[in-house]
Parts: sequence; structure tokens; C-alpha cells
Amino acid sequence: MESIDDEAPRTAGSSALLRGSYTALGKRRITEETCRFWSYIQADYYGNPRQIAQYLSDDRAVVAQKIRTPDKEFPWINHKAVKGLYGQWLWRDGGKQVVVTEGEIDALSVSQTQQNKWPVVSLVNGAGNAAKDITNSLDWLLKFEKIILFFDNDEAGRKAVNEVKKLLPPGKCWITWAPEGYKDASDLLQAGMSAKISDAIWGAKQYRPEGIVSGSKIIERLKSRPKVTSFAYPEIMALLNFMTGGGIRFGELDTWTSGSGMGKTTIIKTLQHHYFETTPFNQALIHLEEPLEDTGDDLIAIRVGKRFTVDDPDFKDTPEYQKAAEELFLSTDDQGAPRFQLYDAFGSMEDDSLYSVIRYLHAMGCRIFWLDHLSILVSEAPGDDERKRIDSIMHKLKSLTVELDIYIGLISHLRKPPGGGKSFENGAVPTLDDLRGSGGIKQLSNGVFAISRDQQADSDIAKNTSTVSVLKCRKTGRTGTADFLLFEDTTGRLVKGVDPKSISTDAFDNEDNNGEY
Ligand SMILES: Nc1ncnc2c1ncn2[C@@H]1O[C@H](COP(=O)(O)OP(=O)(O)OP(=O)(O)O)[C@@H](O)[C@H]1O
Repeated sequence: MESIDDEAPRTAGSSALLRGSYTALGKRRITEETCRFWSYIQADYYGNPRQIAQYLSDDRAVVAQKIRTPDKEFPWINHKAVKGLYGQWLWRDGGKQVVVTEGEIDALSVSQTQQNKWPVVSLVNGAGNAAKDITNSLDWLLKFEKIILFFDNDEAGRKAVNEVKKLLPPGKCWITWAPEGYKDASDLLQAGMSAKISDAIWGAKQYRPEGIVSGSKIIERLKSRPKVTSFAYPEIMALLNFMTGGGIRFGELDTWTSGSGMGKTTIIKTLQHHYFETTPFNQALIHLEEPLEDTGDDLIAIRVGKRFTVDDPDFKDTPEYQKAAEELFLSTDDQGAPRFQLYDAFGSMEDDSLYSVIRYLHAMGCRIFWLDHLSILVSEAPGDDERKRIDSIMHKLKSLTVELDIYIGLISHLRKPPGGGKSFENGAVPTLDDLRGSGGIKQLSNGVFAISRDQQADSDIAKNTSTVSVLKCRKTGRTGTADFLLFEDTTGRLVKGVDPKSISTDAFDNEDNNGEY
């Protein structure tokens, strides 16, 4: 032990400040030289030998002392005089990097590992006051290129780092921890692992707010991303396939819209049957507008190509009906899960239960979801602000597509057309702004497809031909008229049609035209 001599820092006039001596801290493996460098003394405090972290001013006068007691109460002498972090007076202003530890002994441990040559400071008042201590010394810290936070690897330390990292400007903050099994720099030094202290400092990671990715990490992410596969629409929608870049995709939500009774549900059911035939994926059919029996019968009708629900109710007693029903609804995937799951909620459903139904059906193996239609969902709580509800439903549905890697095909209705113009039922082609409710539908949908048809056209074929228009396709940006679909009244199926504008009434009425228009 060596008593404080003339080289020791002056005390700044407070008679209460203790005088002591420099001595190595054996248990902590801190040398006398390090104690001397940091003005860290041992002194008598109420009859007991105590370690004392001395706080100096920039002109190297001791202004305050923090006493280390066995009960870790850390009484202070002249606490108010402390300006800046512990050790701040030791270093030149600014430089490549400064390490900030949680406590004084850690600062000494890091400093000693770096031969007391490189800037290290510690918090003054522990992890609980980290944000305040750092704010007080922010100007000084910001003179360094890198600020490395080396706090304790415990709950309080992690909480403190979380608070402090947000106070430092972008690109300045680096974070490091003692390796697993060790709490801090002092622990490492005591274990004779000073090399690990250096490793921790060199291995500090730059803090970036969550979500920001750059450089090689981007390339890694791009390369490891599974290739996006599209599942093509039926042949009759060849142009839609081109315009959407290949069909439907997991992680996406498309909205189909039209005026009333124009055939949205019919197209959706055609797609359901198509994807049943052409993909191995299970589908969830949530048709809120009709009883489950209608959904089931319509799918059977599409499968057998017979509108029996309209023309031939006795068909339900035939083996052909039974066969088609079994093919569709007893069919399972290779895990034994049903290829079709129908949700029986005619006329009502709360949006919260919708989300849990989607999660449940996803857990049951469904990857393709059809929701017919959004407006019913919204009408459930009439007092609510419709726009806000739609926005929130769209946000949730869209996030579910990404989170669960599923596809959602959604039907939404149109608002009434502006007065005076042609109605949608008379062939007007909707625009994105005609979607009923909120901007959320157009913003959050990956694709928006409109069906238009002139229900009052003179010729039957024109009347039964729907035009599919792409109002939005985020992936390709291709918009405009896609396919013409002719509804066959006898089979109830959609077949390839032609532009109804190119069809003359005469041509239809002329039975000798060999079916060409
Ligand atoms: N292109 C078409 N031409 C003629 N009739 C059609 C066409 N598409 C569907 N239909 C028939 O028109 C009726 C309404 O069709 P659908 O229920 O598919 O329309 P929607 O747009 O979903 O109706 P809503 O606005 O009531 O939700 C059904 O009987 C259906 O078979």
C-alpha cells in the first residue's frame, strides 16, 4: 500500500473529502498502477477500510467521492459536484472510440486491459440512471466516432442499453456484452480472461434500429428468400395471368369487385374449383353472403357443368351429384386434412373471430383463403366508422397473408356511382376510387380486379360477357382490360369470351354464324 503523495490529485477544497492510499485490488485483479491512473483509493470510512472512486474535474482536482460498501449502498461525498461520466477527465476530447461501462470497477478493468491508454468511462449512478448520465455527457461522448456500450449482461444492464441506444445519433452507438456466463468486464478480469474483454470490445456490434438492413445482409436475405411461385388463373384468364405476372401468390391479398350481381362470386367459385384441380393446396371458403349449402352446391355445379340448382333440383338425388360431392368434400391432402374447409357463418361474423378462424384454418393446412365479402363484415357494427373499420380489417388481413404465408382472395363491393353516369350494372367499368369504404382496400391489396358487364345489353352474349379489368397490380404495374368471360347459362361455367363491344346484335340473332361473332 502506498500513501497518497504530492503527485496525487488535489482536493477541491471540500474538507469532508477523504484521504487515502493507492493499493492493488487483489480480488478484482486491478493493479496499483491502474488505481493510481484512475485516482481510485482506499481510505478509512467510519473506522472501516473502503474503496473509493474519486471523481475529478477537468483540471484534475478531486471534487467528489463514491464509497464502496459491502451492502452496495455507495454513499457519496459531494455528489452534486460531479460533472460528466466517471473518468471523463482522463481522456482527450474526442477520438476513434470510447467504451462506456456500467460501473467504476468495470471501467478500471477495461482500462487496465487496454494498458490505460484508450478512453473508457463509466456511468455515475448505475444502470437505473443510465439515460440521465449519458444525456449529461452527450456533447463529450459525441466527439468520439464510436461509442461502445459495455454494460452488465443482466436485466438492468440490457434495459439501460435499450434506453441509451435511442439517445445516440445514428451510426454512433456500438453495443457489446461479456460472453455467456459472465456479467461484466470485472467478472472477466477476475477470471483471468482479459483477452475476452478485448474480444468484446473489438466484436461490438453497431446498433441499428430494428428493421434496417444494409450491405451484405441485404444480399444474404435476397439469396435465401424462397423463389416466389405464382399459381396461374385458368386458361380463360390468359391475359390476367400475363397482367398479374403469373396468377395468385402466397403472401398476397387480391380484391375482386363489381356492381351488384355481376358475377364476383361466380368467378371466385370458378377459381376455387380451378385451384382445387391444379394445386395441392387446401382452401378455406368463407362466404358470408350465402348459406354453406349454396357454396357447396355451386362448386358441385361447376364441377359437373350443370346449373341444377336453377333447372334440375332432382339432380341432387343422382349418383353423379354424390360422386362430385365426395370428390370435392371428402378429398384430403397427404396429411389427411380436407382440401376444402367451409365456414358456416351466413350473414354475420365479427372481425376478431375472422382472424382467429383464419389462423385456425391455416393450422389445419389451408393456404388459399376466399372471403366473400368485406362489406358484410363491416356492416356488423353499424355505429362504427366504416372507413376506420375497413382500414383496420385490411391491415390485419394483409399482415396475416405475410405472417402465415397464405393467399387471400377478397370480394368487396362498390360504392354507388356518381349521379348521372352509367351504372356499373349497365357496363360502367369501375375505378379504384369506386371501391366502397376506404383507401385501405386499394392501398393494401396486391391486386384489384373489377368485373363489369352490361346486364341490359341487347344481345344475350354481350349481356352474359363479363370484362375483367386490372385496376391495380403491385407486382407488375400492368393495368387495363384483361379477359372477357362468357357465362354459359346451360352449364353455369365461364368460358372464354370476346369483347362485348365487338358483338353486333344481328350477329347473335343470326343462327347461321357458326358460333363466330
Ligand atoms: N357473366 C355472367 N352473365 C350472366 N349471369 C351471370 C354471370 N356471372 C354470374 N352470373 C349469374 O348471376 C347471378 C349473380 O352472380 P354472382 O352471385 O356471382 O354475382 P355477385 O357479383 O357476387 O353478386 P352480389 O353483388 O350480389 O354479391 C348468379 O345467378 C350467377 O349464376
